[in-house]
Amino acid sequence: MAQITLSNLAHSYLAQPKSDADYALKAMDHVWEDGGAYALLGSSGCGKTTLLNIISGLLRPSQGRVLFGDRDVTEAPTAARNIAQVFQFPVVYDTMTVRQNLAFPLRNRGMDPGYIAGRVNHIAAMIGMEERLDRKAKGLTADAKQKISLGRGMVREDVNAILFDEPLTVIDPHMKWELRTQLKSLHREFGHTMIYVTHDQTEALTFADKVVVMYDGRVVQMGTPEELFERPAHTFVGYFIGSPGMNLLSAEVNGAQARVLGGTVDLPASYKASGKVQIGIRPEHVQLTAGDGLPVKINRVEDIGRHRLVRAETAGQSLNIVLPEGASLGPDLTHARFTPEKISVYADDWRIEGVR
Ligand SMILES: Nc1ncnc2c1ncn2[C@@H]1O[C@H](COP(=O)(O)OP(=O)(O)OP(=O)(O)O)[C@@H](O)[C@H]1O
Repeated sequence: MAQITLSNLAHSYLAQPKSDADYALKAMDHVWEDGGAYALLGSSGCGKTTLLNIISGLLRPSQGRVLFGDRDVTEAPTAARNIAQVFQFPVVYDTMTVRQNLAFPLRNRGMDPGYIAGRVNHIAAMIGMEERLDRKAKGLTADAKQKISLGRGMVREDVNAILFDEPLTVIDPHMKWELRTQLKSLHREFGHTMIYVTHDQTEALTFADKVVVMYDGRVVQMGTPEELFERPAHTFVGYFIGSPGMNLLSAEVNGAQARVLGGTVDLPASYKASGKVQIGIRPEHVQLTAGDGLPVKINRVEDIGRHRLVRAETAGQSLNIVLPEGASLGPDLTHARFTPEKISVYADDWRIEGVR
């Protein structure tokens, strides 16, 4: 197992990239710590698969180095990297049985047959395939085949890292939850470095200790789920994490006050900010009041599980508000107040710190 370091790494699919826009991955330095369980989260096309393929060696980066521990593997082929990779769609040998498929990576490395048998049984139990070990993979459903792919990805104990690229797309919802839990326990048991690509935030937040959020070819934040929720470093993280995401209002900031279209908002600190500024507040940290704060127009109310979500607007800018459990919604609630210490200020989309 190893720490994975990406140093000044960038990638363009074009032979002669000219501007930033030509890069699927913009220059980045990033460290994946040994034994970490990471989710790599971002919307379609932001560069997740490109990054994973560079780590596994399927793709040579157009710039920068990839290190496993102290070893520079940038030029090393996939086979020399000791990485297991599980893709979105099943990769299994149809003519082999489930057992042979699972055993394949171990047999390939000449492991002891007794060890292989035990290990295959252990993994088969994790993916719920014990009963079907002697069936040929041919004829199994896509869902079952993908479980075999997952099992094969997890069968080796000696890999540097396991990379998962949206591995549960074809798995039915109940089994998804179960497999995620299994992956988590496998991580606890063996401590492999795991990177799990997804664009589903629930999947990311339940699997990972650290979530890495990518946007437009860049890593914009790495943090615990709580850090991403409480202190999004970039407006994209605020918008992408949370359901619904953070409210963002265009503002002019002057010291410890922000002027927005509907009025003024008290900030948790003094800010020196200019240019395009936004204030961000989670729907969970907005309270409806009878006159305190910004005037709001309520458009509709939705049930979201235990809570209700108020879809409102203030001076034409949309504002979502989560009603606390049991709270009632009367006609006197005409304004919205933001909890000051929960407000983030963004200049050109990046969170800035104020001075207390
Ligand atoms: N083989 C390729 N040739 C040219 N452009 C590519 C190639 N693969 C990906 N791209 C482009 O690189 C960018 C990043 O793609 P990538 O597949 O890494 O994103 P992603 O975040 O994994 O997206 P998704 O969630 O849809 O899989 C996209 O603009 C994509 O169109």
